[in-house]
Amino acid sequence: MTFKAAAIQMCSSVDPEKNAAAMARLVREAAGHGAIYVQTPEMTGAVQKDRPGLMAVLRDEANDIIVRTAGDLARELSIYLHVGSTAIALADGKIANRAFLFGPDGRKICTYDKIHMFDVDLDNGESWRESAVYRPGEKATVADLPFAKLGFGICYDVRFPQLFRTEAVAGAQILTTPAAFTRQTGEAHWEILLRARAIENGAFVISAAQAGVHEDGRETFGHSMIVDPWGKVLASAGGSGEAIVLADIDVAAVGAARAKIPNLKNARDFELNMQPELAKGGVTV
Ligand SMILES: O=C([O-])CC(=O)C(=O)O
Repeated sequence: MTFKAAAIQMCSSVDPEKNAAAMARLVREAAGHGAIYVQTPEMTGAVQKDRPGLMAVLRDEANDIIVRTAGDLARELSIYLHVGSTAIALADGKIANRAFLFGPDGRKICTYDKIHMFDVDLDNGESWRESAVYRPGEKATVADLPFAKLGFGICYDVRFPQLFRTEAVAGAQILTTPAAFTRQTGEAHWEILLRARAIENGAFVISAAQAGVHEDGRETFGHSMIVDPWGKVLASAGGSGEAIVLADIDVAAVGAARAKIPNLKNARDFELNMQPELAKGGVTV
């Protein structure tokens, strides 16, 4: 089965209404190119590092404009629309960094909450404490769609290979890591991480990214990308501003890659929980 996939690159503002309109324009364009699966970046709804600012525009799932617009678009265009993430107000006063997948009937198929919180101090002075803002997700998710099985991740999750291995073992043929990577870490690691997740799991990786200088002052790396199961970059965007990245996904390439390098089959799962033996020795020279 071959289908066309699109990753939408955005430079989201702090205003969810504006971002919903930009998303709709880009998703329509991607569907016009024949894409039946379209992915948007992490934080499609608002790139906003100021917590009070984010709280002011936050809605619960039922009232969120990105969620509503995405469901309507999926139905109107008869596509699978994956909102890479948007911030959702939870009943307990916390926030989820949540991805949504809608089917061609406009119905929500599943959600996924970002599991790994980006609590990092970079040497350019950027300091991130996502755990102070978001409630981390606790479950890996795989969607069983008519054309492929899709595994979920969001941004920083891409640095935790065991999440994607769990999803690949559960049958995922396409791994997804919509992102808002920092420019500094993106320059050093982005492409390598995406290609590594593809190669070690024999799976496609599709990553829609935020790109450019945002209204809140943040700078994101962009380079939305689609990688095949052999680690080849099929399509990639630049580092700034909106773009649509398209590729034909031949799902049979997953079986072909896994037949050549059967690392899912050859894995020894006990190693995940193994306590390494500590061998001390040597002399100081
Ligand atoms: O923003 C994030 O979640 C992740 C990020 O930039 C990185 O891992 O370098």
